[in-house]
Formats: sequence, C-alpha cells, structure tokens
Amino acid sequence: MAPQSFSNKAPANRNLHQLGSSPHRSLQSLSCRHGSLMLLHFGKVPVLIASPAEAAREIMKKQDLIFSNRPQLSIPGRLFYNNRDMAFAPYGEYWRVALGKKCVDFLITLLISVDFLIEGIYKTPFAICFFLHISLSKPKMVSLSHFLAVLLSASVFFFFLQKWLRSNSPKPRGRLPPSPPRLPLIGNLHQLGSAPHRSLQSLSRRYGPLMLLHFGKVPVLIASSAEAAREIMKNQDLIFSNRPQLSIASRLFYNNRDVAFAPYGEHWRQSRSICVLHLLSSKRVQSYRCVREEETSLMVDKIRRLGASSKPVNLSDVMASLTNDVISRVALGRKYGLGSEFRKTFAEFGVLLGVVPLWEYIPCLSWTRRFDGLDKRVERVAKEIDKFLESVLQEHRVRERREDDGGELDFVDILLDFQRENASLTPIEDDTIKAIVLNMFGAGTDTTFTALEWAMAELIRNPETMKTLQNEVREVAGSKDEIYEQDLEKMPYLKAVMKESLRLHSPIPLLVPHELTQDTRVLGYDVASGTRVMINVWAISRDPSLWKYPEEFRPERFLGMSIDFRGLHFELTPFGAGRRGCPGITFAVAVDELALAKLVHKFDFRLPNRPKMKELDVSESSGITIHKKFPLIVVAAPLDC
Ligand code: HEM
Repeated sequence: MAPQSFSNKAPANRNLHQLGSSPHRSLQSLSCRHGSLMLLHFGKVPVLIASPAEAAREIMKKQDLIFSNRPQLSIPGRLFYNNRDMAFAPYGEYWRVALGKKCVDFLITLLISVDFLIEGIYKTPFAICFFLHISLSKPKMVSLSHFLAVLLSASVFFFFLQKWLRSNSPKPRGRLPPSPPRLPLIGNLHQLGSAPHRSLQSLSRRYGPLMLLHFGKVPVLIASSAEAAREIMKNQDLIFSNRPQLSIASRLFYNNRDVAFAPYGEHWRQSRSICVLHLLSSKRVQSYRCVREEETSLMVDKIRRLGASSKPVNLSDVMASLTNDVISRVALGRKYGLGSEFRKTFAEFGVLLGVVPLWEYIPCLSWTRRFDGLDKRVERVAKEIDKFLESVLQEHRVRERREDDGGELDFVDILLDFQRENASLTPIEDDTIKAIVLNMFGAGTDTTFTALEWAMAELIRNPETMKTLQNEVREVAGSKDEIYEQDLEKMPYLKAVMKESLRLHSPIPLLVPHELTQDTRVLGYDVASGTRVMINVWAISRDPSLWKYPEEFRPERFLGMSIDFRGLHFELTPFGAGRRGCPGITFAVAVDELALAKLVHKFDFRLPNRPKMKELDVSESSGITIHKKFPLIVVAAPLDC
C-alpha cells in the first residue's frame, strides 16, 4: 500500500506552498488530515513524511541501512567541499571512512581553527564567526570556554611548531612555481574536494599552468597545460619517470613487483618490456581478435535478452561485464563472472587502490593506523587475491598446452613460458608474474569500460551524432549481419567519436602520479627532486586556448585533424605519454571500437520515461578512474525488430 499523497492546485511546486514558514507545524496539521505517513512532492522531488514514533523506528532502526543516504543538495555540497563532510556526505565508502576517522576529522577542524587564529584572528571577523559557528553548532561536544581554552593552547603549540618546522625545513631555492595559500599540517589537501581534477583546474586558472601544492608534507607539482605536459612527459621524461611509493599499492602488488606502481629502475624496465613486447604488442593484441568478436556478440545477445519487450537495460553493467570477460579470458584463460569470489575481492581491491591514508601525507598521524582498520583490510584482500592467483598459476602449470590444440596463449601462459626460458639469465619470480597479471586487470578493466561507457553516454545525449555514426556503421556493414574488426578501418567517424569521448572524459584525469628524481627547471620554475607530479590531462583537453567549444561533444573536430591520443600530441594524452605512458592503448581501443560499432549497428537507443536525450545525467563518480556516477539505463530497440 502506498503512503497517502494528495494533489492540489499548484502543479509546478505541488506541495511546496503548503509548507509555510514553520514546516514542522504545517506538516503536523497535514498529517492529522491525511495520515501519519504521507508522500508529498516538493516540486519534482517525492518526499516521505513520517510523523508517528512507529514510523520513525522503522526508518531509523529497522530499515536504517537503506534510509541512510543523504539527498545531494547543491549549497551544502559546495560549502562542504563537495560533501566531504560527515553530515551531508552520501552514504557509502567515503562516509564510512570519514566516520571511522572521527577523531582525525576533529583534529583537522582544530587545525583549521588554529590556522585562522595564527593567520588573522585580529585581522578578520571571519575567524570569530568560525569559532562561534563551531561552538554553537556543537554545544554538546564542547563548551565555548572549554573550546577556546583548547584552541588557545593548541594555537600557541602550533605557532611554535610551525616556527620550528620552518626553521628546520630546507630554504626554498630559486623561483618556485606559484602556490595557493596552505594550512598548517594539511597543506592544500582541503582544496581538493571530491573531484580533484575540477578543483585543480579552477586553481590553475588563478595560479597558472604550473603550481606547487602541498598534500600534507608532500610537495606536489600540478601541470595543467600542454606545454607543461610536454616538458614532463617528453623533454624531461627520464627524470620524471619515477612513481611515489604508496603503501597500499605496494602491499597489493607484491612490494611493487608490478609495472604501474614500480619505482623507475631495473625491475620496472624488465616488467615493462615483458608487457610491451610479449603481452600487449600489436601482434599479440591482434591474436585475441576472436575473443573480442565472440564477447561483443555475446554482449549484443545479452542486451536483446534483457531488453525484450522494451524493458530498460542497465547498459553500464553489460559493458562492464564485457571488458571484464575479455580481460579475464585474455589474462587468465577463462571468465570469472561478476558474481564470482574473485570479482568480489577484486572490487574491494579496486576500492583500496584508490585510498591514500591520511598519514601518508601527514606522517605525525601514523598512530591512526592502529585504529582505522585499513591495514587489516589490505592484508586480507592481498591474501585472498594471492590465494586466487596462486591457484591460477598451478592450474596453468598442470594443464595441457593450449597452443597444441590451436588455442591462444593467455598472459599467464606467456609469463610462465618466459619464466622457464629465462630461468638462468633474468629469472622472474612467481610474485612478479602475479603482480603483472593483477596489473593488467587493475589497469585494463575499469579504464576500458569507463571509456566505452562515456562514449555511449555522449552518443545518447547527442542524437544527431548518434545518427551520423549509425549511418556510417550501417553503410559499412551493408547486408552483413555482423561487424568484423577489419570493417573498423572504414569508419573514420567512429574513430573520431572515440577520440572526442576520451578528450571530454579522460578515464584517469590526473594520470598515475609521477615523481621527480633530480632538481630541475620547468617553464622557468625550479622544482626539487622528490616532488610528486600530477598532470591534469582532463583540464588540458578542455583548455579553451587549444580547443574550440571545449565543453561540447563534437567528433567532427577530429575529421581531417592529425591530433591523436597515442602520446605524441600533448593537447590530448588520456593514456599519458613517454616512458610511463599506457602500454595497453591498442588493446583498449580494439575492444571499445568494436563494442561501440556493434552497439550502434544493432540497436536504436532511447531513455526510459524521458523524451529528451539531453536530460541524461552525466555527473561523475569520484576515485582514480572517473565513471558516470549513475549507470546508463536505456531502452535498446533491436534494429531487426
Ligand atoms: C581506455 C583504457 C585505458 C586508459 C584510459 C588507460 C590510461 C592509462 C594511464 C593514464 C596510465 C598512466 C600514465 C602515466 O602515468 O603517465 C596508464 C598506465 C598503464 N596502463 Fe593503461 N589505460 C587503459 C587501458 C589499459 C589496458 C587495457 C591495459 C592492459 C591490459 C593497461 C595497462 C597499463 C599499464 C601496465 C600501465 C602502467 C605503465 C607504467 O607505469 O609503466 N591500460 N594507463
């Protein structure tokens, strides 16, 4: 039975006019008339109003879990750094971690207050307002006098601490890149928000294409122009090719025995050349063509099945399964579906890879490790993944050779062969094999899926572009029922769509962080050895000085234009460039282009219950890889029906 709702004479705001200036009173009198559980509409937003204790118990106790999300409100969202607070954060991983670190949050609040104290309590009334706000909004947590006493003693402490730290830290040499003002201890961390690529883009508009920020104690160079990117990934590539040592990645990848997170050096050179020459060479990628053709055909069948009788289909799920299945088959020799134990553990692995514990930036908080439970979680996931990979290695060692029956070698086969053949020269250990295979999964699955998801989302939002692409694909296919890989060469518009989508939506907008290994000069600024480096390729590929109509999806711009994403043109580097550039470009593009061609060949798409395609929500998720925040749900009408 649905809760009681009622219509009224103001369809635009529905029930909004009934709230008055004391909504609690108005709602009380409405509930006397219409019942204790009511469904109202504030404009377009359905709102459940619960008035009796019984309903409150149901919502806040019995069904607490599913009622714990917060609606996303634009003003608190903006004021609380894209909901990075506790009160307005949506229910999920971030909120849980934030709550777990309650005491750390309190400390940060304290530090921010102390900063106001030191930097300008006598200069600006803002600091006073801030104290009043804290003490009034949390009266139970601390009384005003108590709070001020703590602040005062803390401020004296931090004032001397700051003086001491400044006197002990090396004096900056030369001309440093511009830096936004920072807070003690946390530096510029509070300026990152939940979409760092966007926050850094707006900071770079104020401070320039090369900025020096501080994440806690860690100096971070942010590059936001094509010129700066070229300097880092081409002209001075050698000294910018190290990776910072991140504790979680290091544990999960067998002490950095992988490629992506390995420090620049002999081990990285060996693993990378195995990847480039043996796993991801053009010839090898070509050899997996039948896997791609089979899996994309299965994807089409699946959409037909799920979308029968015009039922909406979760296209994001279907595309995620596709990339997962292709990489499972190519890397491990068979599929491990989304419901399997491996996939579940691997999903947690992905979440953990995106976490940087606060103490890595602020070493004096390393005591929080004992309480936040992160180390245990990482340990558990590392062990489960290792157990799984160990069993895959054993399975491969005992089974019949695949090439004898004409089957393709998978990555594990190739790596085991390499291990046997090079046992005396450059031996590779089992842990290195496991780390590389895991890297292929980690670096390849989510990114390839994300690129495909954004391309489909943009096509659905832009029906004209979709029509042009469908015409091209359907013309090349002619009377054939299937699209094959050789057909893709005759589809320049499809390739332009892929480029334009990667321009607007770089799946990894800040690349993987680099680290500088010797003092240098970039665009006239001095940068010290050990500085971490982030390149905001997302901002560069929307730079209005490089791109006309940078915010619009216009694949036509790439027709007859030589700019490509393979690392030669620094206006567009979604895969990075130079020594650390992505070695999986050919692999990823082969899967995405074929999938895209088959999707638009076989189906016409529309949004369920929404006539206007432009209304498709294109909000972004947060994390290292930026997905669509909400899955792509569509009605897919098969062409042959
Ligand atoms: C659309 C899909 C993909 C995108 C957007 C992408 C993007 C990237 C980016 C931005 C980097 C870091 C570059 C840097 O730090 O400068 C990277 C590195 C890497 N990618 Fe990809 N990637 C994709 C697909 C793949 C695939 C399919 C594989 C393998 C199967 C792969 C394997 C790797 C590896 C091993 C690295 C580390 C390279 C190193 O540190 O030497 N990627 N990728």
